[in-house]
Amino acid sequence: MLTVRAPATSANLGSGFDVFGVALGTPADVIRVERAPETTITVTGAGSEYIPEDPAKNTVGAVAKALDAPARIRIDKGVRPSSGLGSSAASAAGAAVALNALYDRGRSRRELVPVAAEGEALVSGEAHADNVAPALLGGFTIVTDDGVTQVDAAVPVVACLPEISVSTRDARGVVPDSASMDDVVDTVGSAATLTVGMTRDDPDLVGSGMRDDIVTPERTKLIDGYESVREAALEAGATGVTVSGAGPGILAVCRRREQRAIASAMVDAFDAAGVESRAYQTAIGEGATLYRDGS
Ligand SMILES: Nc1ncnc2c1ncn2[C@@H]1O[C@H](COP(=O)(O)OP(=O)(O)OP(=O)(O)O)[C@@H](O)[C@H]1O
Ligand SMILES: N[C@@H](CCO)C(=O)O
Repeated sequence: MLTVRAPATSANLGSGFDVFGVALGTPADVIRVERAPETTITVTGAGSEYIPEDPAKNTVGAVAKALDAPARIRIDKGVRPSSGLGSSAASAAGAAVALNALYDRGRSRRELVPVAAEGEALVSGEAHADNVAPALLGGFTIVTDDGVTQVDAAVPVVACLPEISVSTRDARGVVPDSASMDDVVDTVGSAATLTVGMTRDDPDLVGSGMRDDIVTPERTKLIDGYESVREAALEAGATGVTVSGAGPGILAVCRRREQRAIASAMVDAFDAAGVESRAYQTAIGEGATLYRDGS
């Protein structure tokens, strides 16, 4: 049996829609695999009641098929589905690493990115890789048609998850078809600033580079309490706040010393808006970790 811990991820970071992603220290899915004649899946943990065990409908089933690696797969969900923290991608990336090792397929982590993205295609209709890339490679990733660029980064963040669901499919439905040149210029400036910030582990540059006036404003309308939570986080010291992935999770970038205050401020602001929530005080971290038997 092989076990993989596959991290939550946060895609977009505002200015990098469908391009940027980061791996988070917590939460994470744990995937266990054993060789079997046919793929079977069991799911336990956070939100497991909403996740199909049919291999034709689960992201790990798509990965097993793509690697021609049938297995008994057990998923213990730490990343709640439809949260904006790359739940479907965590399982897909974890299964890709585990099954690649189980069947000695010899694929590199980079080569596993399109394999894990097959799982994303199953649930959202598109094989976007901005969650699976950081889940596999760790740190900060930039996904384009030409491939993936990765840098290690260790910036503190708070990821606040409200007890509401927004499916990626629905959140993609509100993405505008076009943007003004002014907004495009502003977003390019933000994205460039954020990228430099990641290479320097600089929360100020990363936070100020998260601004996006094209996609994010449409998505915040799907999240009850978003504006008050954002303001509360900024007042408590966050250097930048945006929607995590397709939402409803909200990501705040910060310095370590303000992290705890920001987490409480975000949970309190959601509470005042009548929404229960949970905040993870974590940091940009490592990609999926493989544990062999007994290790
Ligand atoms: N192994 C899996 N883990 C989680 N969700 C899964 C899995 N397999 C299938 N799904 C389905 O995928 C959907 C959740 O994926 P979705 O992309 O909407 O959320 P997310 O991965 O948390 O968000 P985001 O990509 O915005 O960070 C749910 O409908 C869920 O049933
Ligand atoms: N880039 C994707 C991430 C969600 O899976 C989106 O925002 O729709």
